[in-house]
Amino acid sequence: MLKINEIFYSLQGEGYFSGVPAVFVRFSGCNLKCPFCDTLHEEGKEMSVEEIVSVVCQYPALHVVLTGGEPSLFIDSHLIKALHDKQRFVAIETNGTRLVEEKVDWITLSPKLGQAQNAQIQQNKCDELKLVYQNDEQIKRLIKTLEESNFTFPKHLFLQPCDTGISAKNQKIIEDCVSFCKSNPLWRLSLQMHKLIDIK
Ligand SMILES: C[S@@+](CC[C@H](N)C(=O)[O-])C[C@H]1O[C@@H](n2cnc3c(N)ncnc32)[C@H](O)[C@@H]1O
Ligand SMILES: Nc1nc2[nH]cc(C(=O)O)c2c(=O)[nH]1
Ligand code: SF4
Ligand SMILES: [Mg+2]
Repeated sequence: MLKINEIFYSLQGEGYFSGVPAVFVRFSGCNLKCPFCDTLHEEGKEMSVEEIVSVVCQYPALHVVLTGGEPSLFIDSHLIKALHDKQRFVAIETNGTRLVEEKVDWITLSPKLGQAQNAQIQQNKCDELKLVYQNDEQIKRLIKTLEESNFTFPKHLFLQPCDTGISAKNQKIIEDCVSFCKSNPLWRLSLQMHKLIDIK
C-alpha cells in the first residue's frame, strides 16, 4: 500500500512540460523540510497500486506526474509497470536524495541546499533540472555544489522563482531571477503557471 495525499488532474504548471495536461499523484511524506515548501502533503490515505492506477485512468491524459512530498521514497516497480501497462508516460518530481532506480520516463530534479548528512543528493542525472531561485548567492552556491559533485547537467535547465506568498517579495525574486537568466542564458525561467491562472 502507498500513502497518497491526492490525485488530481491539471496542467503541468512547471518546467519543460508546462501547459501539458497531466494527472498528478501526490505521495504523502518527505525527508526534507524546506522552509519555503508550498505543499501540505502530510495527510494521506493508503491506496493499492490497482486503486491508484484506476483513479489515474479516469482521466484522458497519458502524462502522469509522481510528486509529493518526496515520491522517490515510496515508488516501486509495480506502480511504474502498472502505469506503463496503461500506456502512461511517467514523470517524477524529486529532490534527488534517493536514487530513482525504477524505469520512469522523465526525471525532474529539484535539489535543495543545506541537506542533512543523511539526505545528500544521490540522483546525479536527470532530464530536467529545476532549481528554486531565492537569491543570487543561494543559486550560485547550489549550482557550484552540483558542479563540484559528479553531477551530469541535463539539456533543460530551469530556475523557478521561490513563491514566498508575499507579492512584493515575489516580485523582487522574479526580477532577480530574470536578471540571472539574462546573464546566464543556459538557464531559463519556469513560472508556476498554475498559480498565475489560479488552477490546481
Ligand atoms: C512540492 S515539490 C515535491 C517534489 C519534491 N519533493 C521536490 O522538492 O522536488 C514540487 C516542486 O515544487 C517546487 N517548490 C516547492 N516549494 C516551492 C516554492 N515555494 N516556490 C517555487 N517552487 C517550489 C519544488 O522545488 C519542486 O520542484
Ligand atoms: N499544476 C501543477 N503543476 C505542478 N508541477 C509540479 C507540481 C508539484 O507540486 O509537484 C505541480 C502542482 O502542484 N500543480
Ligand atoms: S523536498 Fe519537496 S516536498 Fe519536501 S519539503 Fe522540500 S519542496 Fe517540500
Ligand atoms: Mg505544487
